[in-house]
Amino acid sequence: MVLGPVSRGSLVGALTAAALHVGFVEMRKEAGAGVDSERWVRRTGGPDYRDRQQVFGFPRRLVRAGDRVLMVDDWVETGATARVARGLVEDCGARWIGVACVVDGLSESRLRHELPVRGLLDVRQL
Ligand SMILES: O=P(O)(O)OC[C@H]1O[C@H](OP(=O)(O)OP(=O)(O)O)[C@H](O)[C@@H]1O
Ligand SMILES: Nc1ncnc2[nH]cnc12
Repeated sequence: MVLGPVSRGSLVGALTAAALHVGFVEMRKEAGAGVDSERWVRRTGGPDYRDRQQVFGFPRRLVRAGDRVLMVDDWVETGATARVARGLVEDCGARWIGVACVVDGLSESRLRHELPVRGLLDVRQL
């Protein structure tokens, strides 16, 4: 399945999931107490490229043990969003594949291998 962080990741992630005929889960920000009774998995990420430490999460039932999860986003910079996504996926007992993004703007190149990240464009090409 594809996991897309709000808000631009929701757009490119949903399109990617539709093209691959796989499921899509949106990873929300400020994932505090919801209005419904659903159980959520939550983690605090960051600091990200704007020095924010935000709470991310999604409803627990959407990602099951054994699912293979690819994060799709428009841009990766510090990797903070990707790291928190990986933690949430692992909290669910699912398998983290990595990140597919449009722009690879990683500030630390070792993360390209560690996360791992595959980008369509390198930020230096823009
Ligand atoms: O690698 P990082 O430092 O974590 O940065 C990458 C994240 O930041 C941007 O989202 P942003 O938080 O700006 O949200 P938006 O899509 O709602 O504008 C981008 O779309 C990624 O999700
Ligand atoms: N979407 C984006 N645009 C510009 N810089 C960014 N850094 C991280 N995400 C970005």
